[in-house]
Amino acid sequence: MTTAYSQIPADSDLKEVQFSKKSGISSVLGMRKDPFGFQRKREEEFGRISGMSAFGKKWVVASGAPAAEEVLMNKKKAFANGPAWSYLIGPFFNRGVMLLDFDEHRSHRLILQQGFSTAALKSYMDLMQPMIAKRMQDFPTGEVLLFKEFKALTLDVALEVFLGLELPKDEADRINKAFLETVQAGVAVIRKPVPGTRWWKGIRSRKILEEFFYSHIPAKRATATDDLFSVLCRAESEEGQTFTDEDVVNHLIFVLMAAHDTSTISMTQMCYRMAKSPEWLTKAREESLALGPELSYDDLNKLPALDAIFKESLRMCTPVPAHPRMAVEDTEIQGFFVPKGSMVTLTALWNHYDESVYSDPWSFDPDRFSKERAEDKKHRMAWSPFGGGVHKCIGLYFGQMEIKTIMHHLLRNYDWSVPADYELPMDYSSLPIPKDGLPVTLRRL
Ligand code: HEM
Repeated sequence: MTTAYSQIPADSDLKEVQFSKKSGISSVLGMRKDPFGFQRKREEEFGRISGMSAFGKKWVVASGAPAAEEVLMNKKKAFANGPAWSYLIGPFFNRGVMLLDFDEHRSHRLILQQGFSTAALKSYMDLMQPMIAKRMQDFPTGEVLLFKEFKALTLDVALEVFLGLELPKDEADRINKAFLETVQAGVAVIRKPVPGTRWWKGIRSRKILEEFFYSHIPAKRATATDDLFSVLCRAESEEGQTFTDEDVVNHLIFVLMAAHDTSTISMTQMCYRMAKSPEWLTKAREESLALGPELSYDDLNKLPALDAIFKESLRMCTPVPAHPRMAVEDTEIQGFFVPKGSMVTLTALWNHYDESVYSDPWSFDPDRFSKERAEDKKHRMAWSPFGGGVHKCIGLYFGQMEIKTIMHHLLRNYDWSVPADYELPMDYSSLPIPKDGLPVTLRRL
């Protein structure tokens, strides 16, 4: 059952978006259960640009690489991040760079960029390499929930590389807890601060994080160190702009969140795919063994099999499955009229299964990224796990550096497997995570 999403202006030759009359709850439950089947059915019924209710709002759902390009490149400046992302995660990640728009976003991003320059990345690599090497030596063996282990490891890396603080255990636990509660709040079902709920805990924890970061700012401003916290206290754009204390705190909290689950999900997917296709695990291990234990920044591009596994794993399960925006003026997507005020979302997860782009998209085939086949180059947005346009992930090189360093140590020192008939059960209620934590049998080599 459909209805028109909105009235088209009389003088317009744009097409009308068809809007599904399904209730928001039934759409959200359908998406969570099977996002692929849900979107396929919608496209068969309404086409690639369609309307639906979800999370208490009406949304224009735009699927396919051309629509993604139009919205993300945003040539007419018709789409804004802030009002859309704030609706979902605003109270917890207030004034993070992804929630800013246009000139304000540009000026903040230029300063933030100083924390992600090649020189900065190299110094993070120096901080992270020995720490990861040591932690991987003590990695548990036997029946291991990989997702859980990766989460703990990446959180420790974040504390060291982003914050550069040596905290007593109690304090580290308190901050870890506050951070996890802040992250979890974004996907709360009850979206009001009812005591005891995720939303309420998220707001309480955001306050704890703010107080914690503010208390360390004077010391961070006084002495330069290599961590992101210190870099942001000193960062200056070419135009001479710097961050206030408030900016530093807002950006740090956002970056911690943006880096954490995305990297953990990527590594979990890579390990799962390698366990299911052990020939790729062997190829990646041979590369890592050839390089020696310590991975340098320049070694990162000497791991072609691992790189292809990374790309294919992120194609098959992209950690950020949708990109929400709001239309800030009457506009269009692929010739469909989209009125001012519309919430819009791109179907990033589904776009990576487009049969007109990828051959046999449901099979794990890292060779599709080879120079000869280059399926991902068929369209600018054919492979877009990091988004595109001005909000493209600022941490994409940092993320790959951390993920490849951890994988390098895992491959050199351990083997892992899953039963032949095992299929990873996924929870798609927010970012896609494994319902069972990915249990593997891990043994030391
Ligand atoms: C494999 C890991 C990662 C994936 C798949 C990923 C994905 C994304 C995506 C899709 C966006 C854009 C969202 C949108 O336009 O609506 C984004 C933005 C962002 N990411 Fe990542 N990310 C990853 C790792 C990281 C890491 C490690 C960091 C920081 C160290 C980071 C920091 C950010 C920031 C700050 C933004 C906002 C940029 C802006 O709005 O200008 N990400 N990420």
